[in-house]
Amino acid sequence: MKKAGIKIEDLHLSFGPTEVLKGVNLDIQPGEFFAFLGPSGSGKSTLLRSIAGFGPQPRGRIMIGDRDVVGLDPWRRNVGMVFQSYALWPHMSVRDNVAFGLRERRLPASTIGPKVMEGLELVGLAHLADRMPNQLSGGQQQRVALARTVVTEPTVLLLDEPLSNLDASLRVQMRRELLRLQRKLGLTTIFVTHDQEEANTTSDRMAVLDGGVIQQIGSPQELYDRPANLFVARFLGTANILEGRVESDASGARFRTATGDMLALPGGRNAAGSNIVLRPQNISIQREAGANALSGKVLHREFLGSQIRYLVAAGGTEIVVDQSHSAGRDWFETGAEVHLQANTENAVVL
Ligand SMILES: Nc1ncnc2c1ncn2[C@@H]1O[C@H](COP(=O)(O)OP(=O)(O)OP(=O)(O)O)[C@@H](O)[C@H]1O
Repeated sequence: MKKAGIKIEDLHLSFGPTEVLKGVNLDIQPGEFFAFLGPSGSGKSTLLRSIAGFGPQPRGRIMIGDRDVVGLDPWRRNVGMVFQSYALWPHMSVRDNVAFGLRERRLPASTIGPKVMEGLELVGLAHLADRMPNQLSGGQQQRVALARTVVTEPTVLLLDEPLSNLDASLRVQMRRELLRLQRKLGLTTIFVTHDQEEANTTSDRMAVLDGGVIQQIGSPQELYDRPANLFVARFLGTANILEGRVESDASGARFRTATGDMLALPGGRNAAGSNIVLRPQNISIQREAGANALSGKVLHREFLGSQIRYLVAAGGTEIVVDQSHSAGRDWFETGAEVHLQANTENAVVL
């Protein structure tokens, strides 16, 4: 199958007077699994649909391979799109649903038959070719929708929240299948989701959107470990954000919190900013005071099985701390005076 990269340059799109995409730039590599992640209304679907050729015409460039597709009709772009609602034809069998796009392209019947079976085999549904859509589970319907799209041999695959109609355990199974299929076909894929776990577990890289603006692009780990701003820090995982200021001198750099606690910033001499981001796993909770620790009081405690999650009032805010659980380990009661030892090795100052 042909692979194409996607390059987007300074893309603006408005619905009437409302600008929804405000200068998007993006470079997606051929064969990459790329996610658009962001809250509801951030512009993810609008951006995806503009690549497919749906919706108002944007300003800017959308290159698929070496072709600028802005202004081209959707069917001339050679993209395959799978929607949240599977949009299968209810009166057609699975086989006919998958054949639909090929018949529209006027391929000979002798080519269509084998291609349809190949597509159904790819998604593990060859044995259900003669079923009607209403005789399939949600996951099976979504697989048919995928097969129907990939048999048309698109150069890019666009997925708009394709798993959100499925229940939680099926979603996990389907996202693995989706990734396996994508790797097998090597298809450049964009996956729109508002679920960070879905984006983290599937994508090579992702773009986090807010307010029609890309906030950051990178691998899931890069975005989690090195968020570029407070929005990304908060949106990916749990972030404890303390306010204060960086102080540095010959002996090194420290972060002084609003409540006067001091946290060492190893290698942070040039850090600038008035917030420090600490992930829950980089804080440990203890009874004794110590260096690099914040004093606080336990507000709340939740038993999560492998971990105990504490909410602690400290450093002028409420801090989430995860303590790994093992039988017989000491618990801190609500109301207990505690100290939070911060591992600031990987802390991010923003
Ligand atoms: N047809 C339309 N007419 C007017 N405004 C629209 C239209 N479609 C989308 N919008 C607006 O554009 C903005 C972005 O919408 P979009 O659907 O792209 O967001 P999203 O990030 O995909 O959200 P969700 O996760 O809820 O689908 C929203 O403010 C939305 O109200």
